[in-house]
Amino acid sequence: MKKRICILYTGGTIGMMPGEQGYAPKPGCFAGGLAAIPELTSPDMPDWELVEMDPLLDSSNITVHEWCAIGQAIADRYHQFDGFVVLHGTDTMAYTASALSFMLENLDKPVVLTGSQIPLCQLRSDGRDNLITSLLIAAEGVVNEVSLYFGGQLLRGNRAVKSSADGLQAFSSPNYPPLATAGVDIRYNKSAIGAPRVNGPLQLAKLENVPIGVLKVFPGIQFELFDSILTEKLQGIVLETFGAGNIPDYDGALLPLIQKAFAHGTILTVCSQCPQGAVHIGTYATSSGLKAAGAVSGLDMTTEAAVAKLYYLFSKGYDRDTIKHWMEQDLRGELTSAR
Ligand SMILES: NC(=O)C[C@H](N)C(=O)O
Repeated sequence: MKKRICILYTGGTIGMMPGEQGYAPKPGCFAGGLAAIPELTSPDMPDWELVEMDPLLDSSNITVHEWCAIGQAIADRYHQFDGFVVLHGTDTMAYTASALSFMLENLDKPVVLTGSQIPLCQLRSDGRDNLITSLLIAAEGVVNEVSLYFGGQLLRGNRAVKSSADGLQAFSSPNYPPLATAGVDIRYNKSAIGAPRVNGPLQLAKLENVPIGVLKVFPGIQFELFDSILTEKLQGIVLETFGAGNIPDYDGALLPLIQKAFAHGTILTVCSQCPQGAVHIGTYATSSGLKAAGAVSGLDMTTEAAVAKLYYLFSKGYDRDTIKHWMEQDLRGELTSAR
């Protein structure tokens, strides 16, 4: 029996058309774009059905609300299809992939996110291969988790980062090997593909728009300027630090801020500005203040995964100690556990 795959089109360059203000998605036009790709009706392709989200968005405009809508669209159709291909803009695709990996609890079918750098309506579009190969991967059913296919590589969704603004291999996964590579054949990397973490039927954990922030430190940062954002309202913050978790501590300016955050109960998650490697808080004196303030180590998580995980854990309604505990644990293959 042929596999059935649901294509969820959320917007993004893949289906965009040129307009007066630049490229933008046009409602109702994407089905016509797909009809112009003869390979999609080849007998070797799975059966597929297109679902167009409303509104269609440039992914820069995707919010927690759209993550919930995409998750709901998958949950509503979960039993009718063997897998899902989510067509999405590249700019925030890694965030959405991370969010879906947490939201879709007990997932045991493929959910592949893809898109393109050049619209399908253009001659040199990379969207054709990205779509066709994603459909084949979703139908093969080898990778039953949230993944991201782009430019010949299948990556774990919550390990992916957009690393090129204009290259056709726009994504990388600096801390985890590709789950598959698509050259002449699609080769799966069995040792990198996780065993499904299934403990019952699929559950959709909807996310709330929890007030969180991301702060990147830089040489000369004047921490007092950030004092006003560290209010009781801010529930969590991802701190993008230097190297293995280091922050400038000149003038003792940061410590009072961290202590203030700590007193407010804000969860400080320490990630690294280095794409590769992990955070080890306390290795250097410059990270000792973070340790003393009870910061959580993001280990080798991407900022995208850390942001999505904070939304997820807060939305589950856990208390702060539980959230801190789970931030450092591997829930969906998003981090390498500390040894
Ligand atoms: N290549 C793309 O899809 C970029 C576009 N701005 C988006 O993220 O929706």
